[in-house]
Amino acid sequence: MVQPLGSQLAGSGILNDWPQGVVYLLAPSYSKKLPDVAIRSLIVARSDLPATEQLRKTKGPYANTRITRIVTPSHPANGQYGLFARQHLPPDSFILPYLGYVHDKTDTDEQSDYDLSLDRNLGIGVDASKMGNEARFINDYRGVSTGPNAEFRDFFVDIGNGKGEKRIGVFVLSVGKSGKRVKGIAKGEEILISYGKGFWTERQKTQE
Ligand SMILES: C[S@@+](CC[C@H](N)C(=O)[O-])C[C@H]1O[C@@H](n2cnc3c(N)ncnc32)[C@H](O)[C@@H]1O
Repeated sequence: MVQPLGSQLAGSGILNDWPQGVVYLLAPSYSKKLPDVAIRSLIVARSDLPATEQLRKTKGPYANTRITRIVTPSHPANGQYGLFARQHLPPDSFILPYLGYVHDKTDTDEQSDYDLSLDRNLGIGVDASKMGNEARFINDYRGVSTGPNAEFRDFFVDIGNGKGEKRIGVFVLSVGKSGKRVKGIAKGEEILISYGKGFWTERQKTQE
């Protein structure tokens, strides 16, 4: 039997600590329930995109990052995992895509802490709770640092045949007006984003 990619790579130095039972993805996994209108909004002809829109090629596993178990008692996610930079990541640079199960509102796991919105109008989300890539381990900056050093941005992947596929990407924050983020993310630093206040208020509600 062929082992899933996550198990093959776990312990290989590439994807150490990949959890058993979570499928490692190299491309998004589309729900069979996604209507055509949703697929058409995600997979588009190059000619229908603005000329300024860059089509990227991506290739996992992402050797620029490292999944690491957190063993710092003061870290609010101590005992869980986080994603760290394996090399210097310059401001504004693309780090990796956020991959997972692409679904709509009819097929949502309300309990998931790994579900990101890809298209609000069509209610499309990307849920990395059961399948995903390294990006599912990115923690929120709250309680860890004074602010995030990365953010989610939509981008398009070149899938051939003159087509682009809309995905969520993780990018290093830009330098900013004050220039304070000029260094980007240093080698060994934890990659941190803002989940938004909504994530934590929702979480509080479900815990009450
Ligand atoms: C998308 S996962 C991040 C990866 C997670 N640490 C893991 O090992 O799978 C989101 C979960 O990580 C934890 N988490 C992330 N950022 C946190 C923070 N700043 N404070 C407390 N918990 C955090 C929470 O349990 C949250 O539900």
